[in-house]
Parts: sequence; structure tokens; C-alpha cells
Amino acid sequence: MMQSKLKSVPPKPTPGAQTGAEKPSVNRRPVLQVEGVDKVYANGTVALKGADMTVREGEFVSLLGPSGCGKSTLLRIMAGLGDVSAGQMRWWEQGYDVVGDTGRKLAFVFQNATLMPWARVRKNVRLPLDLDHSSRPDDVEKSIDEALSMVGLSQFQHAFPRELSGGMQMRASIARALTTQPNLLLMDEPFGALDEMTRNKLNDDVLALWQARNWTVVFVTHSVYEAVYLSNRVVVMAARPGRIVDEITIDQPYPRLPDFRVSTEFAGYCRQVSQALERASALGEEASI
Ligand SMILES: Nc1ncnc2c1ncn2[C@@H]1O[C@H](COP(=O)(O)OP(=O)(O)OP(=O)(O)O)[C@@H](O)[C@H]1O
Repeated sequence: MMQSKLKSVPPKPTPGAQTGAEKPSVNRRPVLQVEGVDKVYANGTVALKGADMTVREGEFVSLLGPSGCGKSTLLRIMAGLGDVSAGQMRWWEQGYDVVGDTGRKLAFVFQNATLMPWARVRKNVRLPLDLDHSSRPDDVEKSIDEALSMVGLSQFQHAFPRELSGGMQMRASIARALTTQPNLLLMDEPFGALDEMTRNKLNDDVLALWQARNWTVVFVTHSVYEAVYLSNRVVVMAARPGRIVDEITIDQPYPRLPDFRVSTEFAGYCRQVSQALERASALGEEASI
């Protein structure tokens, strides 16, 4: 397997940029507003009940909870990929149909890299732009070059997915999301299938990109450690019905370098989030008795 890494991005944001690292989040503009959202699937499963949350510009928010508590359902609704059964979802304080007109963009990174196996990395990465048709050919090539460079895959652009390690396939998947130059990045457990070392490295790289690009990120994970390491806030969900039951602010400065993982502050937040997760899991089990 070939090895590579995301391009090293200076952790300092550009002058004037407001990132989750710097500005109290309450002062920032809402990017996502989930207001009393229920989601009932056609088979009667109540995947979400009364979900309420706001994600503000530049925040890094994780969704954490036991299997089946509706994390992916909520993320898909945030992506405009599914209707709500009740309540409403707003993007940049507007309806989904208006978002395109404002020039703001969201991108979704799935749990699996979902690359086309018969296509080389470059062709996989250009897929959103080919589907979009609105960019000029020169701009398309420039966006692809930039995205590949950002994730450190420029020299592997002519490789097929099977020639890449799992971590590199996820990098290609992230590059594909970046070609549209999103303001909002929705990531559904992107590193769950990777070994711990690769996951830690990708966590660092995504954080560096987040700070440098001034993204807003919502990140689904099963890992308490990953959630604490990455996030400004961890939103904890319970199952049956899927709902938001807790929220923990990780009040630690960025950049969060690997030393943070072995600090007492990190251990304290992990304990706090683990306890919240245990309470949430117990709520789901009570409901199923
Ligand atoms: N298309 C669907 N049709 C019917 N039920 C569904 C559908 N998608 C999800 N569900 C159900 O909705 C509930 C929430 O599922 P969801 O995948 O959102 O949870 P999750 O927290 O992301 O789970 P996991 O952590 O295991 O990925 C589960 O009971 C699941 O079985």
C-alpha cells in the first residue's frame, strides 16, 4: 500500500477569519438550525423525535451516541438528503432551495470512501464538478489540483483506488468533497474503519484544514476520544426514539496538537463525555424493555 498524508496546513487561520478556535460561538451566525425535527421512516421507525440544535459559523460539532440513535439520519437531514416528518431545518437561516443562490455550499463525506473502483483518483475527485456542469473547464482542473494538493494526493492522482491504503482512499473521498469549496462539511464517521494511528493522523489533518479554511463541520463518530479531540461541542444522542440528550462544550484552545491526547484536561473531558454516553445508552435500553 502506498502511504501519503494531507498537506501540512499552517494551523493559524488567515487574518480576519473567524474560526471555532477563536471566537465565542454564541456570537456567530447560525449555519444549521434544527428546529423540533421528527423523522419517522416509512416502516414506522421513529429515528428522530424533537431534535433541536444550532451549529454556528466556524464550529466543529460532533454527534455521538449508541448505534441506531439517529446520528446518520440527523446528518442526512442536515445535508438536505431527507425530508423531515415534523419541524424544520434551516441552512444559513434560509430554506434549502435558497442556499444555492447564496453561493454557500455544503459537502458530505460518507463512512466509506465510496470511490468508483474503475476510475483513477483524479476522475473520482472530479465527480461533483462533472455532475455540476456549472464550472469552466479551467476552473475544474484548478479545483481538482487544489483539492488533491490539500489532502496530499497529487502524486497519486493517476492511481486506482485499489492501489491506495484505506487512509489514502478516505483522503481521496475528502478531496472529492473539497472540490466544491464547501463552507459546511458534514462527515459521517469518516475514519471509523481505519487503524488508530491513521485515524489520529487524519484527525490532525482535518483539524488543520478546518482552521485554515474556516469551515463549519458536523462530524458523526462512535469514538469518545475522537469527539473530544476534534470538537468545540459534543452533542450526545439516545435511541428509541432517537433524540438529543446532552451537550458538552470542550473548552480547550486550538490548535490541538497530539500532546492534548495525553493531557489531564483531555482525560477529564473523555470521562465527562463517556458518562454522558453511558446515561444516553441506558435511556435507550430502558425504552426497549
Ligand atoms: N431508510 C431507513 N428505513 C427505515 N429505518 C431506517 C432507515 N434508515 C435508518 N433507519 C432506522 O432509523 C434508526 C436510526 O438510524 P441511523 O442510521 O440514523 O442511526 P445511527 O445512530 O447513525 O446508527 P449507527 O451508529 O449504527 O450508524 C435505526 O433504528 C435504523 O434502523
